[in-house]
Amino acid sequence: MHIAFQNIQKSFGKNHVLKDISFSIKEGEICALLGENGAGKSTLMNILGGIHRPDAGSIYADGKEVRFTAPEQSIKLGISFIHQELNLINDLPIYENMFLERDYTKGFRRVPHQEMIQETKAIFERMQVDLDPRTLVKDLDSSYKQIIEICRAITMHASVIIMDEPTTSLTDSEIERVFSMMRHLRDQQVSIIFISHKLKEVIEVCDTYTVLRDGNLVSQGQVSDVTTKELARFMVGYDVRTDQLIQQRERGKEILRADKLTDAAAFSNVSFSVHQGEVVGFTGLLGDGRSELFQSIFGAHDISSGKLFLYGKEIHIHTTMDAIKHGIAYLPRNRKENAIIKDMDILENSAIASWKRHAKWGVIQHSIHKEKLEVFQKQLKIRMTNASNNILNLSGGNQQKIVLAKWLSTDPRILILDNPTQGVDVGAKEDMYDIILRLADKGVGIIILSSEANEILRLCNRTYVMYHGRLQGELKAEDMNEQAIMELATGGDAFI
Ligand SMILES: Nc1ncnc2c1ncn2[C@@H]1O[C@H](COP(=O)(O)OP(=O)(O)OP(=O)(O)O)[C@@H](O)[C@H]1O
Repeated sequence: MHIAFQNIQKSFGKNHVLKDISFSIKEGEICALLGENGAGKSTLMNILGGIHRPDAGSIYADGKEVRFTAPEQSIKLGISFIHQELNLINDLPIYENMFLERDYTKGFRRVPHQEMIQETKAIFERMQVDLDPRTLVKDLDSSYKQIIEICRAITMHASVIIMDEPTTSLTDSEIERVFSMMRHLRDQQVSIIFISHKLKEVIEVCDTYTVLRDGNLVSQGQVSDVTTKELARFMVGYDVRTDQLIQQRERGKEILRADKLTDAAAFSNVSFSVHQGEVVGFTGLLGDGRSELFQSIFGAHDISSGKLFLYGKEIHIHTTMDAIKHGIAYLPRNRKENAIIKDMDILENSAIASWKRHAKWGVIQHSIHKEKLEVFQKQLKIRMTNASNNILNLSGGNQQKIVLAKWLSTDPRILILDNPTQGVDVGAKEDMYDIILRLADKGVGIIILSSEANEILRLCNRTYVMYHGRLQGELKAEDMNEQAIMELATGGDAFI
């Protein structure tokens, strides 16, 4: 389907988000929609998806003007939206989630479970997804959830698919699988709008690009004519650095040491240490157990055996509050489910982890938290109008920055960052890296969990590579490269 936007405008209160946007996507084209956090990409796509209505301007589908007043109308026309924040029902099995937006009842309202299971199996086979359709969604890792959303869009035979950062929590092999699906869909004349901050991926899979900045369309063209560096400049308006950031510091005292940590299901026999001023990576492929390991260290789950030491003294963490008291902060990987509190405003979300710390006579000191948020807003360039607005009014990348602010305001001794730059634009990523390095300078021990090799290679003094819940190897900065990491991550000869 050929989609054209003409002179689209949209404001939220005084926030003029889309100023006058006109561009089109051809049938069978993969178009990258790019821009800084808060540039208006999701808002524009929410208009196409029937979630928001434009204040002015029109949308044309195959030359005919369409005006959506509800998402169902957009879906009915063949537009499928895979949101940044996944929309699956955790308590339903995969196969029922696959049919959520369709009327799957048959005569006498019979629900054809077996047929749904078979259809789900068939699409999984095509996509090489190794999952039982009867598995409950709540038992899946977030990257599998993302894959299910993509499979769902495919089963709906959409002619336009909007993918809002579909690869944020996927590993390289899964990303490749998604890309080959996208190419396959393109061959079948499906149009795809691909929103991403990962510019290498844009170059790899997209045909055209459109860049928004401050609500205006600032650049568009063929991807084959540009480099990632140029795209980054179009997005933020200046050249974004790409150099190595590793800083050699004197290794301080050991802060955290894990000795043979084991949890029957997710990880076993994991021993490691982190010293003051170190930036230590943990990487691997899906199912490597790194998130589960650090969730357990942070007190979200019990550890069945092994010991944990803080400054040489054994500690016992049973709850996340215990972990916070010990100066451990953990930014989790799945923002929507584990990091933001949707019923709270921006200020509350940024402060909740340090409420207790600053409370006087048990009363929350909002003024202190407000001041802190103002500092972080400047440092992290958080785009927001009012701290008392609901967190969901922020763009995805800006929500992520609030989550980081929340943990920074606890003044941690150990800062664990799980996929910290998910949804964060190229410029803001560098701001985050600067903050991480400054904290390391001050003696904080930083642990970065990431499947982005480039993030590990640019930032970490050393990295541990995990494979099926075990530490497969440790690489020092001078030995780190993508190949060495990949070898260990796929089960290559262990050394630790
Ligand atoms: N429902 C809403 N109510 C009020 N403001 C909103 C709402 N949705 C978005 N905004 C504002 O609109 C602006 C654009 O947000 P949008 O989500 O479109 O950005 P984006 O380009 O998708 O960013 P990101 O890369 O971070 O996802 C932001 O300033 C955001 O705060």
